[in-house]
Amino acid sequence: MQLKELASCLMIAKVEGKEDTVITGIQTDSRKVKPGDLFICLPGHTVNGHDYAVKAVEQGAAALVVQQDVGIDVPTVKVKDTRFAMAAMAAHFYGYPSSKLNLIGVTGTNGKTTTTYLIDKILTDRNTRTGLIGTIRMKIADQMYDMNGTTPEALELQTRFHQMVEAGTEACVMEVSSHALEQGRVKGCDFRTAIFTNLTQDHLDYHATMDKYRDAKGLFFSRLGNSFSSDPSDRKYAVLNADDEASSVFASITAAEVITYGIDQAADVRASHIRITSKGTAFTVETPVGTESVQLQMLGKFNVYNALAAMAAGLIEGIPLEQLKESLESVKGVDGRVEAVDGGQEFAVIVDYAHTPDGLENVLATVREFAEGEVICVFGCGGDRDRTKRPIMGKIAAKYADRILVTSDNPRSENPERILDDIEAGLKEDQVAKERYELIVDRKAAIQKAIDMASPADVVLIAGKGHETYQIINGVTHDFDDRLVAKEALRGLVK
Ligand SMILES: CC(=O)N[C@H]1[C@@H](OP(=O)(O)OP(=O)(O)OC[C@H]2O[C@@H](n3ccc(=O)[nH]c3=O)[C@H](O)[C@@H]2O)O[C@H](CO)[C@@H](O)[C@@H]1O[C@H](C)C(=O)N[C@@H](C)C(=O)N[C@H](CCC(=O)O)C(=O)O
Ligand SMILES: Nc1ncnc2c1ncn2[C@@H]1O[C@H](COP(=O)(O)OP(=O)(O)OP(=O)(O)O)[C@@H](O)[C@H]1O
Ligand SMILES: N[C@H](CCC[C@H](N)C(=O)O)C(=O)O
Ligand SMILES: [Mg+2]
Repeated sequence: MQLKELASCLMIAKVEGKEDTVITGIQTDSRKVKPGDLFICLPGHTVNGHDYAVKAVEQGAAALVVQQDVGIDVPTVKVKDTRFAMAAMAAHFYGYPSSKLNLIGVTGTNGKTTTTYLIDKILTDRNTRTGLIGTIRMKIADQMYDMNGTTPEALELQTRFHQMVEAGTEACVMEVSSHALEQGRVKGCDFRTAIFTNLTQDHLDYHATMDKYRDAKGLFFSRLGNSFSSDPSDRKYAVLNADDEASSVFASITAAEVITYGIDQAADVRASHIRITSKGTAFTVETPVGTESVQLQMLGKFNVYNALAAMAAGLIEGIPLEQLKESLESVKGVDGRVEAVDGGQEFAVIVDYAHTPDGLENVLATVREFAEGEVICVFGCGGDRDRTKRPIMGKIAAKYADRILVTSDNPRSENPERILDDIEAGLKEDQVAKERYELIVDRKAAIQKAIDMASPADVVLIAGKGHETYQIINGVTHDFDDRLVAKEALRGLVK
């Protein structure tokens, strides 16, 4: 595509130099530039991409997109906002691939990964060819790719949508993080359905206040298109959790049709008669098209919410209620979410990805409900992330667990001991008896200790890292998988 054509997707874009320069690819990272690429200079949080323009040109960049002068003699498009230009140009370059997909997005503090998996299952069971983008992995035409985060940057998203369209994908289900919304990573994504799970404390290091965090999530609904089209496939839907107070704000700022789900408040898709056992979760659901009883294999009231959100998305697609029930009942669980580790021991070991106060509270409350013995909780908090959630998570652990082993999650660049101290501050504030908890920096040692202290009928909950197969300490990534470490610890026990 010629530079002039690429720049034409923006009203305010000044092309300097040869307009007919042929662009064969787009890049925002100088280290990845190939000859013929357009290099877009992004002002980052850490460094300024404009400082890498020379490097990009040395690597063969055919042209630049800038929002400040860089003084290099190559064809250049000057724009107001290179982040916006990146999203617009990437969508234009790849022929607006997201509008050729049925794009379903899920935002919210907790439950995004789980809900996207449930929707993907519902759609694939109906023989829809799906793509999936989220924390655990990305799926394009049955090929799996590792992820580095939850929601990719706009350029990568458009590239992936293009690959999906080429591979004959019909629908894409993706997680939409608040960071992605705030940074405009999903600008240029034509969502048909936008789903909200819940809003509770997390990421205050980035968003500063809960109001700003909610406003970032709100961008998903305010930017969603409207329901007013003679073509049903053009209509947009906002699926909101009636039990979360942020939903009324999102309902007021969207032009899409609102469909609600919930348990406590009146909702279009509403669950009642919830029964939780160690085998699963049963409930009755009332919907605009009928009532059904559902027996999930997944544990916890929070998974009823995820199932309801997925059902609402399925109803929008016109899928019959019995088929939704069948798909949801067949899901064994999602990797690292309330995942049981079985080494033949006489107590339960559960690995879960709860890394927020609300997530930890939900999973502990669930475990408490079916534990016949004591609940032993191993958990920590990530470094370079919201520090204020640490003491709160300490208090929650003490509220539900009998014994607590406070340990490291991913300390990243932070001092691991300091993170443990932050968690302990919450325990001290609540005057939790010293005999009930211990601080063990080494996560492997903490897991071993929890397993060694468990008696028959107890439950050991290892929270925070779920599916993760690594641990980042002092900026270095090491192999680490809670499930494998627990298995190893159990092997020593059950010889
Ligand atoms: C705070 C944040 O979101 N930062 C993201 C941001 O990084 P940044 O602004 O610091 O980028 P930068 O390093 O300053 O670089 C600026 C520009 O210079 C370029 N550059 C840089 C170096 C070089 O040699 N050459 C070069 O061209 C870079 O490619 C980039 O275009 O842009 C990067 C590229 O897109 C992201 O990888 C990075 O995510 C970081 C790694 C991150 O940790 N993000 C987390 C917080 C995040 O986004 N998490 C959410 C999930 C949250 C949830 O659980 O809900 C997610 O969606 O993943
Ligand atoms: N609907 C829910 N409400 C509250 N907690 C939930 C819900 N669903 C899952 N959880 C808890 O949160 C953890 C993470 O779930 P999941 O991975 O589905 O969320 P996520 O929103 O994708 O997280 P992330 O922001 O890291 O991508 C689970 O392990 C569970 O403990
Ligand atoms: N998407 C979340 C994941 C947190 C997972 C937890 N194990 C941690 O490292 O804090 C984040 O980046 O904040
Ligand atoms: Mg996720």
